[in-house]
Amino acid sequence: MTQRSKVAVLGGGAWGTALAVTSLRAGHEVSIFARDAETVEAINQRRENPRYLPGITLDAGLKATSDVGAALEGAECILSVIPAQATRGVLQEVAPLIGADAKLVLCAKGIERGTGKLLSQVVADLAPQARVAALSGPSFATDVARGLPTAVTIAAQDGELAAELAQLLSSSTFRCYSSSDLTGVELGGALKNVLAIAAGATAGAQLGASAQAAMVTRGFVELRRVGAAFGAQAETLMGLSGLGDLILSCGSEQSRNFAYGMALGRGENLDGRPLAEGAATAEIAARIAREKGIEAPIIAAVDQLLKGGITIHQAVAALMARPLRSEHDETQP
Ligand SMILES: NC(=O)c1ccc[n+]([C@@H]2O[C@H](COP(=O)([O-])OP(=O)(O)OC[C@H]3O[C@@H](n4cnc5c(N)ncnc54)[C@H](O)[C@@H]3O)[C@@H](O)[C@H]2O)c1
Ligand SMILES: O=P(O)(O)OC[C@H](O)CO
Repeated sequence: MTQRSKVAVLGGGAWGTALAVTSLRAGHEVSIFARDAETVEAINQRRENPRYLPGITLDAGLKATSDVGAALEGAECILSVIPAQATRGVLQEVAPLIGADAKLVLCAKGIERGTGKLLSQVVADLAPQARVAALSGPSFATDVARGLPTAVTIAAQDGELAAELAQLLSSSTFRCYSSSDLTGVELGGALKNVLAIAAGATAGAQLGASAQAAMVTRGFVELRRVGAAFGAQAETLMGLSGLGDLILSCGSEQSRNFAYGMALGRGENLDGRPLAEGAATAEIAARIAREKGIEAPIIAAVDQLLKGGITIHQAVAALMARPLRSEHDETQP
């Protein structure tokens, strides 16, 4: 086991709570910052987070607070688990509290809608002193909180930092690989959410398992094209944080993005559904692809579908009518 450290978790939602539990199991002191008092009280008094992880009894020793300063005090490692679109707002507030040596691990999956920035770029704007990393890979919060095994990737430009964090956060049920391809890991996590919506929409419209597999496979081509344009390594996109998470999220209704897509494909009302990060990332991902001249028709179709500009049947008809080509004739970047 690694040396005991203090880990602070920003965000008392499903993933923040699951990562707090897994950090505790890795032998650390853990403090969760949750903004709502009921969540803090439920974690501290009843060892549960009924709003975000109903039915799961949390490990003893987990602490939560709505005082962000108290959560961060003395923390060597900070896990940022605030939804991607809210990350800037929270970091703006907490940046002065982040020490120069603090390791800041981004655990949300998305691209900032207004700026097109990856979350590590948002950190560079607001807390350039932080030693930034990203954690991503196939990992449903409920599975992780229940202690079911999985493996993820922790990436930092500084490969030694990534390896240190992988050591720090791994436990017998949570295996962390390290990588120095921060961009690749961030992009894989953000884009798989958009593709999970596409896969879910295909399933919701009952277009068949074959269509779903074709959608995911061609979607993965788009993910790799966008990744290549950003300088991501192909191996990263083929790994846990790319293909691994895509397989998970495009094949299970446990994925909120897939479930969101299913509702979209069935023509249901989408108001009030649980967080689906892909819905916020789709538009900016489609815009980035367009501006960089990257062919990404599935990502563009998800964007249009979400805006109500087309139906799933129109989207699929348009995809099927595209000019025929060699599967591997990649003239695209
Ligand atoms: N749930 C999962 O299985 C899972 C797994 C891996 C990654 N993720 C990623 O983790 C991120 C968070 O997802 P989640 O499942 O925890 O979402 P969630 O909806 O369960 O929880 C989000 C949490 O963020 C808090 N929050 C939102 N805006 C805030 C703000 N401005 N200030 C303070 N707190 C704020 C909410 O109060 C809530 O506690 C997402 O990017 C998601 O893609 C989720
Ligand atoms: O429920 P989703 O779709 O947000 O997916 C959760 C995780 O990202 C799966 O790895």
